[in-house]
Amino acid sequence: MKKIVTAAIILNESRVLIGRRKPNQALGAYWEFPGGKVENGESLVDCLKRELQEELGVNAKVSEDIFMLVDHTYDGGEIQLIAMLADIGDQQPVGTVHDFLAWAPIEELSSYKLAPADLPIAQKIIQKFGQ
Ligand SMILES: Nc1nc2c([nH]c(=O)n2[C@H]2C[C@H](O)[C@@H](COP(=O)(O)OP(=O)(O)OP(=O)(O)O)O2)c(=O)[nH]1
Repeated sequence: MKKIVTAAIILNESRVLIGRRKPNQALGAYWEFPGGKVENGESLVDCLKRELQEELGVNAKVSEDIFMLVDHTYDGGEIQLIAMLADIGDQQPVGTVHDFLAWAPIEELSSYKLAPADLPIAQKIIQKFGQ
């Protein structure tokens, strides 16, 4: 069954927050946007707020609007990745699941090894928020 996955676009001036998946995981050492799988009965916004609390220790405001929806098939199965803007104000994220967090300059987003499903999202971020 297709997994529904939420992903947060957290901007700070001209940077965007990304996390590196641990090398021993599926898609190991790929960078991604913080987020994760929707649980039974959960709304997209509630899912992303929960994931950001769990993964970064922040209380985020998540936009109701979908920034971009990407259907992608990996060897392990199909996902529908749903990216939404999120605002964490001046809270400092502290990573609990990624081995690194980075505030990537938007212009340099393409130089990170991003999870394949994230590539169209990164392109849209660069178009919309890049210089
Ligand atoms: N959180 C997040 N996941 C992403 C992104 N891009 C992308 O392909 N994914 C994939 C990786 C995982 O297969 C899935 C998210 O699952 P998860 O983060 O909740 O948990 P997981 O790695 O344990 O997933 P899994 O092994 O059960 O598939 O979506 C992204 O930008 N953010």
